[in-house]
Amino acid sequence: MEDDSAAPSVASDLPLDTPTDDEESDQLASDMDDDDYYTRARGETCLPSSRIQNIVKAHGALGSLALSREAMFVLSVATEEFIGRLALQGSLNVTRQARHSFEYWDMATAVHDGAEFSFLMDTIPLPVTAQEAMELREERRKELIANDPALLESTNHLPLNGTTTSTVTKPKAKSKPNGKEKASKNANASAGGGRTKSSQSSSLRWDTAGGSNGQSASAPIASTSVSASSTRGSRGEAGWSRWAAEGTPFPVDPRLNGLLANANAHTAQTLAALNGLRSGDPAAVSSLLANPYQRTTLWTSTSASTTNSRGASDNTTPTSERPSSSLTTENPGRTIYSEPKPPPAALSVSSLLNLTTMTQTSNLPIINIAPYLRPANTPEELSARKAVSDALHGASLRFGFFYLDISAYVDASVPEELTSLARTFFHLPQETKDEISLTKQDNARGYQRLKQNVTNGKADNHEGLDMYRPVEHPDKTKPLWGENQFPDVPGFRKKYEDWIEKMKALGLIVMEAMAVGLGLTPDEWTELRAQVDDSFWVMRAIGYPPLPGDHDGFSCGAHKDYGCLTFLYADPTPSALQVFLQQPGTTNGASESQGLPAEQGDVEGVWINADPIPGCVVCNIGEMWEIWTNGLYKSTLHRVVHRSSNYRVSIPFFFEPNFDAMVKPLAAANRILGNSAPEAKPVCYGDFLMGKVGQIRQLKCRGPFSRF
Ligand SMILES: O=C(O)CCC(=O)C(=O)O
Ligand SMILES: [Fe+2]
Repeated sequence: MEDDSAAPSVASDLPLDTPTDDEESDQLASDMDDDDYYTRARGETCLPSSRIQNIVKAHGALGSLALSREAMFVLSVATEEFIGRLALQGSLNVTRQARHSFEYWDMATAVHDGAEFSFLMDTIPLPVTAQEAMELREERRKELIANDPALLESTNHLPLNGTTTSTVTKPKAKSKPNGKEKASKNANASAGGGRTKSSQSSSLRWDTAGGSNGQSASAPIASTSVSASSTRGSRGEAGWSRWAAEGTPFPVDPRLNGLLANANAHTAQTLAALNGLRSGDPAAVSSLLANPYQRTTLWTSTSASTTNSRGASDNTTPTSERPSSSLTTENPGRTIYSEPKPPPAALSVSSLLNLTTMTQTSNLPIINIAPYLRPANTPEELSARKAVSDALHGASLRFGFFYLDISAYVDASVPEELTSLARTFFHLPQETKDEISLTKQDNARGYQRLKQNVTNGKADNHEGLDMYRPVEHPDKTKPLWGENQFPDVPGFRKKYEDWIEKMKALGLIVMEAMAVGLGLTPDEWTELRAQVDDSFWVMRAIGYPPLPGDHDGFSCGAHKDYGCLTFLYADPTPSALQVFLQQPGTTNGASESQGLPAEQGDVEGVWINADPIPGCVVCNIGEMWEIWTNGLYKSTLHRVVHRSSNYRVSIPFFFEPNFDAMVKPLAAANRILGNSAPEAKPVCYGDFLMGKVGQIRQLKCRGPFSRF
C-alpha cells in the first residue's frame, strides 16, 4: 500500500513518529470496521503526517522550507474537511439516482455541480460514452495522420474502437504521489503527436481493466489517467474536448467500460445498441435499458456530448435526446417519463444526512410545451396543442404547479451556465456583493444579503439578486423605479439578459396555451394578451447555503407567488423546493408549526418535493391567475428547505402582467364556474405590486418582497 490508507495521528506526534505505511494500513484495518465512523477528536487528525508531507513536497510547495507541526496539522484537518465535502456533494448524485454505490461518476458530477470544486474539473472530468470517446479518438487519429502520413501504418494497428485488448497495459491500482510524472511523459508524448505503441496502449486503459462489471476498477483508471495528463489551473477548459485534442485517454463512464470489457465479441453489438438507442430502435432500447445504470449513463453521456464544455451534469440532459421509448403518454397532454421517478429524495437524503424532512416525492405533472413552439397547420398539430392546453388546465386546477418541459426550447446548458454565474457572484466577498446592494438603488433592484428577506415574519436563509423590467425614466428614489445592477462577473449581464428575453417569450407562449385550456375565445385571448405583452417581469438569482439546524425559519418560508407565472430553474439539489398540496384529512406535519402563513389557518395537506427534472423548469401560477379565474385556479404555497451540504442556486423568472394591467375575472372562468361564484376584486397589477413594497416598508423589512 502506498498512499491512501492511514491511521489516526496526533498533532503532538508530528512529524517523526508516524508508523510505516504497512503498519498504518494494518492499524486502520484492524481499528475500524466498515460500520465505524471516524470522528475527529480535538487536536487529532486521521491523516498521517508523512502522507501530508509527501503531498506537499510532491507539489513543490515546500522547497527547502520546514513544515511546522501546526501547519501540517491544519493541512491535514483541511484535507479531511475537503474529502468530507466532496463526498457529500457526490452523495447527492447517488441519492438522485437512487443507487447504493458511490462511483467515479458521482465524483465527476460533484465537481461539475459545485463551484467550490471547479479546480478539479481537469482531474475528475465528466465521463463520455465509449462511442463518443471513440469518435473523438478517431477524429484525432485522422488529424495526426493528416499531419504525418507516416503514422498511418502504425495507427492502423491501433485498437481505436476499443475492440482490441492485447496491447493494453493495466495500470497499477495505486500510484505514488510522484507517480504522475511518469504518466505525464506518456501524455506529453501523445500530445506532441509522437505516439508510440506504448503510449497508445496506455491511452486505452479505460476500456479494458475492470472485468465484466468494470465499475469499481475502471474509475480509478480514468482518474489516474486524467491526473496524468491534466494541466493544473486550466479550470475553464472543456474536459473531454481537450482530451480529444491531446489524444490522451478519455474518461469513459466506468459502467460503459463494463459493456466493453469483453471487447472483441461485444463491442460491435454494444455500439449497435448504443446507436439503436439513440435512434429509438425498440429492440436496442429494451436490451440496453434493462439495466437502469446503463440507461442513466447514456443520458448523462448525451448531455456531456452537448454541453460538456461547461461540465453538464446528468440532471440537465435534454429530454429531447432521451430514448423516445422512454416516453409514455398518460392522460391526453400529460407527458410523463416512464423512467424511474426521481428517487424518494426527501427520505433518502434525510437518512443519508441524518435529517428529518417530512415530505413525499413529487408527483406533479410534466407538460411538454413543444407543440406550441411549432406551427400548428395540421389537425395532428392542433390536437397536440389542445392536449398541452388541457394538461395545463388540469394542472392549474389541481396543483397550481407543474413541470414545464422546455427542452425543445432551450439548451439545458444555458440555465446551467446561469446558475454557475450566479454561484460565482454569490461566492464573491461580502463587500463586493454589497457594492450592488438593492439599498443603493430603489430597494428592489440589486443584491440582498443572507437573511434580509423575511417571510411570515422569519428571516429566510438565502441571499439574492433581483432584476426587474427596466423603466423609461429611472428614479431610484421611487420604489421599484431604479435601475438594475449587475455583478462584475464576466458574461453575467449578457447571459441573463438573453435568458430574460427567452423567458418573456415563453411567458406569452404558456399564457396562450393556458388561455386555450381555460376556454378563452380568440378575441378574449387578444384581450388577455394585452395585459401581459409588456410584462413587468422579475428575474431572481437565489443562493442558499445549507439551512442551519438552529435557524428559526426556512431557506425560503412558505409563500404564494403573487404574479402570473413563475419559471424556476434550479441546480440539481434534491429535497429543497417543497409544494404544499391541500389534502383534507392528511397531514405530514404541514400545519403544525410548519411555517404556514397565518391566514392559511389549520389547513391539512402534505408537503411534496418538487425536485429538478432534466429539461424542465418548475412552473407555478401566481395570485393574478387566481383573480383571472375567479378562484378556479389556485396559487399554491411553496417553500424551500435546503438542508443538504451544498450551496444551492435557483434562478426563478417571474412572468408578470404589465404594470398597468387591470386584472379581473375572465368571462371564460365564469363560464366554468357558473353565476354563483362571488366575483374576485379586480386589481391594477402595478398598484398591487407597490402595495407589496409598501407593506414591507411599513414593517421595516429590508427585503423588497418579503412574503406574508
Ligand atoms: O428557490 C426556489 O426553489 C424557490 C424560490 C421561490 O419560490 C421564490 O423566489 O418565489
Ligand atoms: Fe416562490
